[in-house]
Amino acid sequence: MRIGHGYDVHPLVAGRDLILGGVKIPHGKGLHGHSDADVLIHAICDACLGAAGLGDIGRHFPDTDPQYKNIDSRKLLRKVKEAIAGRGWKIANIDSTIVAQAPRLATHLPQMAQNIAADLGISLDSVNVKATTTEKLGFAGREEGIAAHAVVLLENR
Ligand SMILES: Nc1ccn([C@@H]2O[C@H](COP(=O)(O)O)[C@@H](O)[C@H]2O)c(=O)n1
Ligand SMILES: C[C@@]1(CO)OP(=O)(O)OP(=O)(O)OC[C@H]1O
Repeated sequence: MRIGHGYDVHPLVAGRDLILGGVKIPHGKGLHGHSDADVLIHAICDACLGAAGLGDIGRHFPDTDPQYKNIDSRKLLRKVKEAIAGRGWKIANIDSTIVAQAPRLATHLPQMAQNIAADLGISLDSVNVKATTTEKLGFAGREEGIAAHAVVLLENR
């Protein structure tokens, strides 16, 4: 068994869609990034790569590479799944937290978990997605950006 941790942050800006866990969420602003900036998926990718000892998302998908411009991060997650499977690992479970003052995310969390479970080929009850505000403190509290944390446990295939 191996454990991994992932953390990511993207700034909130006007003129971008807000995509979290592969769900497009109505909001006045979206996350800025080279890809679709899906901060939750990025944190999960990093947790998986970390657990497998495979570095991080930027090493596998450089933000200088035009092929990843505005890419759907779910495609990156599916590539990460193949990379860890190639090392003989499968995912036992994932826990994750999105840190966002706004918008309210509770009604979208089940669909995010479904997307992630589908991309990783694991059961829905192996994926947990939570959300928290920071009670208006810090960059997330000022709605300047959104962060996500993830931990993943890998087991032998
Ligand atoms: N953007 C968010 C943040 C949180 N929630 C839900 O609110 C509940 C409590 O949040 P705290 O900030 O007090 O920890 C919790 O159930 C979160 O899922 C949300 O829907 N959207
Ligand atoms: C995903 C990648 C690649 O498009 O770009 P960003 O969307 O900027 O995201 P980041 O969290 O900085 O992770 C690594 C990148 O290389």
